[in-house]
Amino acid sequence: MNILDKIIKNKKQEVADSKSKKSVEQLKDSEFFGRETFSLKETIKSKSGIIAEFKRKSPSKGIINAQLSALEVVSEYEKFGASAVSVLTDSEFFGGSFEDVLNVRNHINIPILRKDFMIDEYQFYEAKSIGADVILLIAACLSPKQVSEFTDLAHSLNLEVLLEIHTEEELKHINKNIDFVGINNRNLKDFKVDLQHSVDLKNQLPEGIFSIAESGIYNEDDFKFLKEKGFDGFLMGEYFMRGNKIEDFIANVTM
Ligand SMILES: O=C(O)c1ccccc1NCC(=O)[C@H](O)[C@H](O)COP(=O)(O)O
Repeated sequence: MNILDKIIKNKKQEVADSKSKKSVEQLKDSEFFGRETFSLKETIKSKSGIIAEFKRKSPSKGIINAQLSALEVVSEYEKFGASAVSVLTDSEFFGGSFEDVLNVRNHINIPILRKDFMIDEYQFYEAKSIGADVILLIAACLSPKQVSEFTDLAHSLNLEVLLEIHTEEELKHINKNIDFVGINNRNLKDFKVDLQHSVDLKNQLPEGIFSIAESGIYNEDDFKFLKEKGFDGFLMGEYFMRGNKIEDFIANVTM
């Protein structure tokens, strides 16, 4: 079984457990459910374009940084110009939690991407109830029909949608309602990173759609290369979670 299959198997069980503990109606009663959301479509252009991620570990890298507080990290991200923050809510494989999102929601005024593996409508109500603004759909885990239906559901909850693709085949998952297409530089089967592969795929995207380069951006040159190739946004986790300062990074890439 590959890593994505393992994650999805675990996620199905997790969602079933959550549903048995809290109904959608209860999620709708939460403090954040009715709040006005922040739009990444607005901040992607007005700020650095960086979606800076908080994650403690990952399947490809193991433990990255288990000590840091989500609030301290994302506050830095916001202060120094991130367009949005991405917060992992998967606990088993990434060491994240809903608490990480809940603890930061009232302290930052930029969009929060709930980073998880969305496979069930219930998770969209969950995302809304913890104060997320954007959700991720991963083409490798979903059919084009599911992507389309989940996009409509997300929009009905005022959540924006980032669709992640990695192969030419997955271009078929794009529909006209998607807000952003993320191209993962990392192959989730063997974890190899290939920026040129993403650029080649980007050239096949529909005209005018926001494009986000995801994963494996390890230095200023990687960022500058992808920006020069026309990407609008950049999802970066490990680089910042290992202690590299977003302040210095942004200063260097905008010089
Ligand atoms: O990164 C992994 O090991 C991974 C494995 C299986 C599914 C998803 C995975 N990563 C999720 C991500 O999207 C990254 O956390 C994100 O793009 C940031 O990547 P990086 O800057 O390389 O930390």
